[in-house]
Amino acid sequence: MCTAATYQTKDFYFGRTLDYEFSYGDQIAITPRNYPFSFRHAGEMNTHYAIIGMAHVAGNYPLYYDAINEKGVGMAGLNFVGNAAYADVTSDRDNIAQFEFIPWILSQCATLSEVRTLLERMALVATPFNEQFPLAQLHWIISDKTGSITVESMADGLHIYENPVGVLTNNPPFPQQMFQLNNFMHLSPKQPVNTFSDDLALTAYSRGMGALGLPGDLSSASRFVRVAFTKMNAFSGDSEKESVSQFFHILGSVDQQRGCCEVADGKYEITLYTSCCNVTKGIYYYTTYENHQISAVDMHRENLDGGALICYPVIQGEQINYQN
Ligand SMILES: C[C@H](CCC(=O)NCCS(=O)(=O)O)[C@H]1CC[C@H]2[C@@H]3CC[C@@H]4C[C@H](O)CC[C@]4(C)[C@H]3C[C@H](O)[C@]12C
Repeated sequence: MCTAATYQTKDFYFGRTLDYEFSYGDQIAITPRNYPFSFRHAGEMNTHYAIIGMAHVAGNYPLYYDAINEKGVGMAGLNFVGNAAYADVTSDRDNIAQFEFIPWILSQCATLSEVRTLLERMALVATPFNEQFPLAQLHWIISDKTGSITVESMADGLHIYENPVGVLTNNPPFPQQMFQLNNFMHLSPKQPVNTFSDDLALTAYSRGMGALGLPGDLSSASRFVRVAFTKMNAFSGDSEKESVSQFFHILGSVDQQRGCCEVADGKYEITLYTSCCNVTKGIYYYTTYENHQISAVDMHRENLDGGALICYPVIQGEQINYQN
């Protein structure tokens, strides 16, 4: 499972949790402006916007899971197993292989409105990266400070949905996730009052009862509601530290602890990493399951006019601050 969310304070933030039972081997990868992209069906692109994100780098190619560009657009791929279906190559579209989708959008779109325009003539096609990587079944959230959209390529075509809540998890398809929120419209961060019956002396005997009924389990549908409630009600100061801290707390609401989600005998899905990008400033913050200290890579500390990928390893292992 995975969860993605956006958050706006003074700056715009975008990030995700990546939940799985093993890691593909990830790095924080910066693609500078002159790294040549060679799209399988859409030609060469020798210069473009710079990108930073989490990727598996294979044969010098950044297979991004989530990333942002220098202009303020963020994008993440999340599992959409059983529902994702990719198209065949046709001559009347920009045919973009599923693994090229993040580079295709982030390399040339400065705003969400440019993304919408580009998507009008795009098809996501089933060309695999190589035999080693079977096609991942994904759907995507794409955001800038003005809003978010969800992109789902299914057997009946490419769906582009407005995403007014700015979160995404996994199955079911996005319209069902949004519809389900109707069932929780009575939840509130405020204390409830007794509307059950005037004849009963019911009281709010504990704090936090306004959200009683918010689902607590790890299913994708439950995480969608939980992170939506948390994000929509989240409140923080707008400094960088307060915003980043609050963002990790929002995604902390859907954190997966080892042992609670068994996917095979003795195999557990966990939150491998959590990311928080300051999209405005081009900074990629992250924590991992084994490292709660926030680490960061700032794209603007690199020469973004280069032509070679710049990669940083994911720092693992708890960093404990002993006080004596
Ligand atoms: C496993 C992850 C999703 C985690 C998730 O959502 N778990 C929920 C389970 S559940 O749905 O709730 O049951 C996804 C998210 C992004 C993916 C990579 C995208 C680039 C590339 C695309 C190629 O085609 C295949 C290899 C490739 C490296 C991909 C590997 C893997 O697929 C990644 C890491």
